[in-house]
Order: sequence, then structure tokens, then C-alpha cells
Amino acid sequence: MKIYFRILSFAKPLSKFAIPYSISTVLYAIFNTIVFSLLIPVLNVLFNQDPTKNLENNQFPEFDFTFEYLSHLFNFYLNQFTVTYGHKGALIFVAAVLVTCVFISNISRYFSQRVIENLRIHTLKNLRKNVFEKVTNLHIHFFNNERKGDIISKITSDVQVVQYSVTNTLQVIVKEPLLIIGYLILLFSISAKLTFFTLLLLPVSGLVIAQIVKRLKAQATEAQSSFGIMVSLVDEAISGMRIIKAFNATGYTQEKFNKENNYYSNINKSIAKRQQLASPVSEFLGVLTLSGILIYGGSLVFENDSNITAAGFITYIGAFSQLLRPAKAISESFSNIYQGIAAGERVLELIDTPSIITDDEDATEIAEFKHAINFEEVDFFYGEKHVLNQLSLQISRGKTIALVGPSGAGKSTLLDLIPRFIDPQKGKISIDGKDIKNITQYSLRNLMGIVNQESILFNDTIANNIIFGRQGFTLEQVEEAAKIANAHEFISKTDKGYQTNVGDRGIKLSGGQKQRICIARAVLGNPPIMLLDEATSSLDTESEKLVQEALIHLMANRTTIIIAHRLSTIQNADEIIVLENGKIIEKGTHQELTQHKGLYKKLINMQEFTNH
Ligand SMILES: Nc1ncnc2c1ncn2[C@@H]1O[C@H](COP(=O)(O)OP(=O)(O)OP(=O)(O)O)[C@@H](O)[C@H]1O
Repeated sequence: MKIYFRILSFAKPLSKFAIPYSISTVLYAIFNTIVFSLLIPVLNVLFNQDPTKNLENNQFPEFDFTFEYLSHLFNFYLNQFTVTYGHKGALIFVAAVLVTCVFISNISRYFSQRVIENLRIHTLKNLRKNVFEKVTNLHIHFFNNERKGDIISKITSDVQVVQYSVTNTLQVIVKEPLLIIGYLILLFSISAKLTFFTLLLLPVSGLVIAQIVKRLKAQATEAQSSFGIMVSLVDEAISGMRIIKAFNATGYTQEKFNKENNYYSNINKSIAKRQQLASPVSEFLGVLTLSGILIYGGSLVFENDSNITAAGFITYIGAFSQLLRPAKAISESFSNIYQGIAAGERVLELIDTPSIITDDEDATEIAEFKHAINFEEVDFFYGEKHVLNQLSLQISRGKTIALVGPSGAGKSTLLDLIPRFIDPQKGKISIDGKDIKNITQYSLRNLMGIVNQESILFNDTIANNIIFGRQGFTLEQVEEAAKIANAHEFISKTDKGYQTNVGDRGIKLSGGQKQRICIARAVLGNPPIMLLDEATSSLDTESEKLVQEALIHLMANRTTIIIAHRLSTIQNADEIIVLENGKIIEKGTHQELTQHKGLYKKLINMQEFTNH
């Protein structure tokens, strides 16, 4: 229930919806019940052939806020009509009242449905907005541990499931009980004795339904997470289609998907079995109750119990059968709500995931980089694994630092610490003496240009891929950045120049072109610090030369920390840091390090670096 109310809290301000919804629903319930209460006088008109009999005790009723008052008022006018215009006139009167009541009740229903529909759309818009904002604000490490497909399915499919069950239930929770109350009042006013008897039978039906829907929530959770796995499989298959084809793994991939698909379908079958059972069972139990009423109530009528007349009894049966419909709707929606709650729980779990990397309350902005970046006895762990061990390092402004070392030595981890993609468990990293934890992430990252090994582009124009949402850049500045990145020439030759769309992940561009656009993106805004992870994938010589040149332009007059794979980059660096098992074991220039018989020399001898 807590989850249910939290989901509803996304409908803020609730009063905007709650007030008009309550008013229109109450009106609907009242007029709907009145329509039924009209049955008694109609039957009386039909059965009662002597109108003067009615007139004898026909008095204008005293005002009272009850159904009885309404019924007396109606009877008063009905009798007047019967006497003045005969039975036909009376029937026309009843028909006119009926049409008016049905009109008002349907208008009210239409309004209440419109309000609830708006509430549903509003809630889901807020829920989707919140969950996407949350996901994009989360620390990078979170995405290493989660399946991408699961996150996608939470934002899309789970939110949709919440829509169809939780908000539908809201409609049922308010409207149907009101209808039930209305019908119960009518039933009590016809015969209290018979209604007490009816109420005794209802809890039995409730217990049976509860038993049926009990396991639904666990199954619904399983179904949603299985759907998440399926989305992941589709995502992996589409992104890895080349490899799948190259290794003839189409069958293997299809089989993996089919297995999950079968599992998902089976859970859904089982859920549907239970859900579908709720409605016929509740209807059957309702009719069972009705037969009880028929026998008991009928005998009261036969015994000439003054409590209930024949017309009253027929209306009673009619009203009771109407009572079954909202009761059925409630039991049906309860069998659906579990699916919605399970989905809601998954969405809220994502919203509640704490971001490990946050800005300190007293974090300040940093506008420029003047002196040095310092690592002081930094320790970093991935779980139990000690990735960086008591690492201390100074990077002075304007220098180019090359990080080298065997695979898994901790180079990428070291680079990720500088823009606070991750935080060290021990030690301190500072810029110009200021702990980076006390600097806002936004201003810290604003000082940096980052180029990854993988050229990540988005399905958008070249210009938008370079600007990437940053404000205040002119097309001239974008072109300037592209020129530094050796990209301007090829961009100008494309169909629409800077407005050319690069396709999904930049599929319409070559590897080298993608890299140069990423370099242009990093250069734009002229950040003083560059964090580079040199690509290992070899390009053709021409392309390689262009990328290499672009990187040289990029590093000029900046502080650069680069995970280097090319010998030329390493040789040009001011300082080479050799990492092994999370420790700096050597540092110096190329000349200095080749004179030692250390790891660097060994890596050179093993031809670890490419010779461009
Ligand atoms: N997200 C992660 N979760 C758990 N362990 C990780 C994660 N990322 C890296 N590691 C581990 O941390 C260690 C250092 O990884 P890192 O990527 O920093 O090495 P590297 O020197 O950059 O290697 P390479 O040159 O192969 O990219 C490795 O042993 C790796 O297995």
C-alpha cells in the first residue's frame, strides 16, 4: 500500500484532481442509485389500478437529507400525475425523471473519467521524468552493475504497467465503493432485515477472491524482471549484429532469446489464469448470494412480512444485481493491482538508488586551473579488489603525462578519478590545493575535455554531436574546434555539412572520422585539462595520421593525462608514469626510463606500443 501511495504522490497537486473527481463521482453514484429506486414506484403504478387510493394519504413530504425524502417527494408528484393524467401520464412522468437522472449520472461519469484520465497521464509523465532524471544523475559505476535492458524496461514498460493497474485501481477504489454505498442505502431502505442477511454472505466471497490473487505480486515481479532481460537481449543482439553474423551465432542468439521469451510467456499465462479466475468466481459467488436472497427474501414476501412488498422485493433483487457489478470491478482490479505494485516497486527502486557521487553542501565552483592536480595516498577498491594502492602523483599545469602499464594495472581507474566518475575510498585528490570533493561536479568537469577509446556519438547532427547541449557556442566556434580536430574538411564534404546526421552511434562515419568528431567535442570550449584514452584500434595510415595530428593540436598548451598506446605519444610526453598492480613503479621521460632495466624497458622490448 505504501508503494501505491508513493506512486500517487507523483500526481502532485492531487487536490487539482481529487476535488472535481470526488464531486463528479458522488453525483454519478447518487443519480445512478436514484434510477434504480425509481423501479418501486413504476411497479406500483403498473400494479396499482386505483389512483384515488394513493391520493388519500398523499402529502407533500417534509425536507430531509435522505433517500426516503426523495422517494416520498417522487411518490407525491407521481400520485399527483396519476390522478390528474392517469397511468399513462404517470409513466411519462417516471420516464422523464428517469431520462434526467440518467443524463446527469452519465455526464458526471464522463467528467469523473476525464479527470482520472488526466491524473493518470500527469502521474506517468512525472514518474517517467523523475526516473529518467534520476538515472542520468546516477554515478557511472551504477551502470557497470546493472543490465542496460533492465533499466530501459523500468523506464518504459514498468511505468506503462503502473499506468494500467495502479491508476485504474484508483478509479475503482473511489467510484465503485461509492456505488456500493449508494446501493446498500437503497437495499437497507427497502429491507434492513434482508440486507443484514446479505452482508453476512459477502465476507465469504472476499476471502475466496483474496486466496486467488495472493501469489500474483511475486509472479508479477518475476515477469517484469524477465521482460527486462528480454530487452537486454534485444539490445545486445542489435548492437552486436556484426559479431553474431561473423560467428554464425544467429541460432545461439535466437535460442537465448526464445528461452527467456518462453519463460516470460509462461509466467504471464499463470498470472492471466489467476486474474481471469477472479472475475467469474466473484460473479458466481454473487449469484450464489442472490439465490440465498431469493429464497430468504421470497419467503418473507410470501409470509406477508410487512417489512417488504412484492414491488420492493423485485427492486431489491434488481439493486442487488447492480451491487454485484462494482463488487466484481473491485475484485478484478485487486487482481491487477499486484502487477502494478510490482512494476511500481521496480521503478521506485531505481528512483531510490542513492547517487554515490554527490556535491557537498558547501561545494564551490572552480573557474580555472592554475597550478597542479595532486593525488595524495589514494586507495581505490572495486569490492575486495585493491585497484589503486597508496598512489601519490603531481601533475603540473601545461604538462603531458602518459600513463602506461600492463592491462588491469589501474590506468583507466586513475583517469576516472579526476572528473569524479568514481571517488577514492582513501586519500585525496586536489586541484590547485582544493579537494575535488569540495568542488561542484559541473564546474570540475567544465575544466576538462574527455576523449575515450570508444568514439561515442549520438543519433544527431555533426554540429549537435560537437556542441552536445552546451550553451552559447556559435557555428564559427564549432568549426574552429573541428579544424583543430582535423575534421572540418571531411565534414564540409558531407551532404549537409555540420547538419548531417551521423546515424545510430555514428554508424554513417568511419572510425577515424568518429574519433575526430569526439576530439572536436573535447576541444570546444577550450578546457585547460585533457583526459585521453588513446584508441588502440588501428586505423589506416592516412586516417591514423589525421587523428594523431588532431591529438597533437589538442594537447598543445594544455595539461594532458593520456593512457598512451602509441610510442610517438609516449616519447613526446613530459613524464611517463608506469603503473603495475595499482602502484607507480617508475616515472620519468622516455630517455630516462629506457636507461633502466625496469618494466617500461620490458614493455618497449615486448613491442607493447604501436609504432605510429
Ligand atoms: N566496474 C568494475 N568493477 C569491478 N572491477 C573493475 C571494474 N572496472 C575495472 N575493474 C578492475 O580493476 C582493475 C583495473 O582496471 P583498469 O580498467 O583501471 O585497468 P587498465 O590499466 O586501464 O587496463 P586496460 O589497459 O586493460 O584498460 C582490473 O583488474 C579490473 O578487473
